Amino acid sequence: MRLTKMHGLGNSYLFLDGMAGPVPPDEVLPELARAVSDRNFGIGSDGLILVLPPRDREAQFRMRIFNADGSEGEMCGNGIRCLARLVFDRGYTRDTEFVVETKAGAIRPRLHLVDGRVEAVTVDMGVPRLERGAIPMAGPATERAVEVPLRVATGAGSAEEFIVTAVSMGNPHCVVFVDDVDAVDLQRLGPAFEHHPAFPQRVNTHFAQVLGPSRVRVRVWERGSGPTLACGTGACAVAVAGAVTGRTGRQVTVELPGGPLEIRWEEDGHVSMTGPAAYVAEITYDPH
Ligand SMILES: N[C@@H](CCC[C@H](N)C(=O)O)C(=O)O
Repeated sequence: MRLTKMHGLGNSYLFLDGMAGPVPPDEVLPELARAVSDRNFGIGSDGLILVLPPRDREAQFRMRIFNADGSEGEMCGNGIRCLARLVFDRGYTRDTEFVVETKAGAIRPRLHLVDGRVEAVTVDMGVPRLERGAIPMAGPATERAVEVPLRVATGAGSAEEFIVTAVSMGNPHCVVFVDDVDAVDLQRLGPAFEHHPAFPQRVNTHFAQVLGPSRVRVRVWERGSGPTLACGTGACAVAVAGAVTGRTGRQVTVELPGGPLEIRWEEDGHVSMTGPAAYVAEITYDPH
């Protein structure tokens, strides 16, 4: 099986090209994702992404993303930038703007070319929804405070209360603003948030330290993949949470461990994300 390893700011995925030929059946995909993502017994990645022909007539491509634990996510911001570069480089489109069908709806990447090479990708990530944990709020995100207290079991019978903002970018995110992001015990808190009963679909969690009205530092615990160097949908969720709580403006550089993403919450309610997409390797996966 041919796989392409790519990353967006160190958030790495193995891409299976379903434009070039058939892909394995649905029932084997979770196990395939777990196997290839394994950093010791597999290739090593944060998950597996399938590049597929669209089902929807409006779209040119379809993306499916599986986390490292085999669970399927609705969307992947870093992954879709990589997918956009890959389909262009393989000649599946000559357009620099196109529509990708995802489980979070139609997503629109736009390529930035320099001398014919994809240098960066801006993605219209759609309209966020503010939520209160398991209880979605009606209507699109609005400019009002949506911070809610959340009691989180932090081990050995103890619990701590955090003030959180839950944002859906098609996939679920929980944003926690902190004074010092380096002081956060991600290994302990990440799983406690991910499996909190307030989030029956589990959740991606982002600890965010505001450095200024247009700069935020973030550490990420991803649903199904654990700590990652960056999360594109998460960076959008952080920017939305920053803006609705009055901590930031609507244009924010989100500094992740793997590097920065530029996020803008447009006046029309859509969130745009700009960042890089890089190749790592072409791989023949042949376990035996
Ligand atoms: N890394 C991604 C998000 C991948 C899916 C996520 N773990 C989920 O289950 O929702 C990104 O860049 O957005």
